[in-house]
Amino acid sequence: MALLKHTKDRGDLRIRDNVDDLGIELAEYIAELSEASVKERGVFAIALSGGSLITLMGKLCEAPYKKTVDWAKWYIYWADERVVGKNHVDSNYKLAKDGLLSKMPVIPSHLHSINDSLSAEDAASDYEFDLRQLVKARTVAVSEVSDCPKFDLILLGMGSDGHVASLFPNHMALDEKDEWVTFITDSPEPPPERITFTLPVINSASNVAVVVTGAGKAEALRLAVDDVEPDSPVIPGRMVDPTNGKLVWFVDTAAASKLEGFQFADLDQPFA
Ligand SMILES: O=C(O)[C@H](O)[C@@H](O)[C@H](O)[C@H](O)COP(=O)(O)O
Repeated sequence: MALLKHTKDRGDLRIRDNVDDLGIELAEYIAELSEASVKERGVFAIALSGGSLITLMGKLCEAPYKKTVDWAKWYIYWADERVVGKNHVDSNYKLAKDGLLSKMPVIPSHLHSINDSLSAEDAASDYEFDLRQLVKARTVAVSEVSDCPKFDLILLGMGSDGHVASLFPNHMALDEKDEWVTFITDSPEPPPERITFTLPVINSASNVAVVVTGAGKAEALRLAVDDVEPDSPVIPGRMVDPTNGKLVWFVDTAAASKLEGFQFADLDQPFA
């Protein structure tokens, strides 16, 4: 069963009562954006994250998408990456490659992963340099209001602490305004060294989708989306706020359970 909630200013919520249906919804959404972007710009520039998002995207490797999506036009970045070898079990590149990208006819040279032989700091600068080349060539579009890249789609997960990409609560990386890609060496979740897109890049995208599932994330989702008490903590998920883009939350009913009005909602109707 499906439920759609339009919030005042926190985007749309697409709510499903099980992750299988949520995966179907997510695959359809990504395929539609890919088609629109290829029609408009000739390419589709997408950024992935790690975590459960990758499993949820699995439907894209199946019919009809495997044959209907124009995979050769995809240019793939990572919104965040752990600074480990590409074959390391913690690598977001490996997670996406094994679970997804190896099953899709994407072009290997269109996969923009980090240089895993560098330090976190150098890997971040190197990744930003790589991204600047694609923005220069307009393979990745550019924001009308800043010089930031304007991805066609950035896909994020959100932790139960409210982190998105590798932007953790109260971390100074959240304040980064100049760099497109920054690094951290003290991630509260292992591994400690990571690189991450900064908020200006995330918020310059044409579309941002955040996938949130499970009861353990219900409070974080409430803090990210609902009209909350003024003294509530401002978690990173709340700071995702595309300036000229569209924000969509893909959530299951467990994660939605603390949203205002949700307990009275009819799963087949939009709710206020
Ligand atoms: O590299 C990372 O750690 C991820 O990009 C991270 O931001 C992830 O998306 C969230 O932690 C949610 O992960 P789950 O969906 O697995 O909880």
